Amino acid sequence: MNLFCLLLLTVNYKLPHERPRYCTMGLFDFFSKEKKESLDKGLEKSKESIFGKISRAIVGKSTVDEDVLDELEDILISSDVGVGTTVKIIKRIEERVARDKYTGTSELDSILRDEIATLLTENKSLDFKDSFETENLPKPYVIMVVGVNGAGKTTTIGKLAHQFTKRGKKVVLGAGDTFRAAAVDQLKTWGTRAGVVVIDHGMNTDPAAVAHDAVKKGVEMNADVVIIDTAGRLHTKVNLMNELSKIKRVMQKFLPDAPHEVLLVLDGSTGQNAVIQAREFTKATDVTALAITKLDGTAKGGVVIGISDEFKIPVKYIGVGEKMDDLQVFDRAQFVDSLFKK
Ligand SMILES: Nc1nc2c(ncn2[C@@H]2O[C@H](COP(=O)(O)OP(=O)(O)OP(=O)(O)O)[C@@H](O)[C@H]2O)c(=O)[nH]1
Repeated sequence: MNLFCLLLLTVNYKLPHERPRYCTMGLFDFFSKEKKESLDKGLEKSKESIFGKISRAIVGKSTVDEDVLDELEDILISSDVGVGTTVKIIKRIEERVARDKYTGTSELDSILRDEIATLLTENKSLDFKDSFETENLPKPYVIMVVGVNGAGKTTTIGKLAHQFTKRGKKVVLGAGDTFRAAAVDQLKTWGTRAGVVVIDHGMNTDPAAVAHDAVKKGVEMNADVVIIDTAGRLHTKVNLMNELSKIKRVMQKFLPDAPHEVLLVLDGSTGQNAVIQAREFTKATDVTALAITKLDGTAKGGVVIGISDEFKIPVKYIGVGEKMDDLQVFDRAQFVDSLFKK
């Protein structure tokens, strides 16, 4: 970032929240550098685990042969990439190696990175605009957040509220997880931190009524975004389906096209368990976007690759820490780069 941009950043307190009119490039370079550093740091454990296993697998081998590919297959599966996606990746590498029989093992890292990046970026149905920009979205844009208890739903909602308000957007939160003790209070704490309105009816009340009132408040306040928390009970698929459809039905009485987004929050540190939950929730409701949390502090970051490949639903956000700013808009190419670049 040049000195002129730095000066502007210092003198205009609004700049961190608003897109500056001048030297946009410099300022955004600065933000994306920070984002990349936090992503690199968040994925450290996953990366160490994958590269540690790859280095051990190629000891004493100079070319990528069938044995190396078999080992690589095991490594990717044990790194939570998932069987189906691993098979696709290995097939791609096999084809590449077949073209050049003497591919050196030292090139394996970069081949792996290229092939995974190509696999993920080829699927254009996973593309989406910067999810914190609301200009072209319905107003208020209603996000219903679903996921099992402890996946990081409430924290993700708090982080989202913070990211939106940082960009000058008006946000309303609905404390619809009326089942778990402390969930309402936790959401209120996040709401206060982010400086947004929180609609709550207390514990053991009807979540659909909370959703209705939050949407109503959002319309009255001319809010940009309304985010509704829900209880994460996966007791039976039918109950979950009924509960979520009721919440939708009731908010639609006030805003017929709500919710505009159903965001499923998955705990990335649970690896394949997150994949199972994604399958269950996508059967129970129309999930339109995914947020994968707790990728810091786990070696299971590979799960994001499998999920991005298996579900034709975009991973929109990833959680790489507990702080307000540790929720990132998911960038597939950048993610693969952070995970597989030595
Ligand atoms: N390290 C780390 N911790 C996270 C992240 N996201 C959430 N957490 C932590 O995960 C724990 C559970 O998060 P909650 O937001 O309470 O989970 P929840 O899904 O709302 O849980 P319920 O309210 O029970 O449904 C909290 O201690 C959070 O601080 C993340 O990206 N990284």
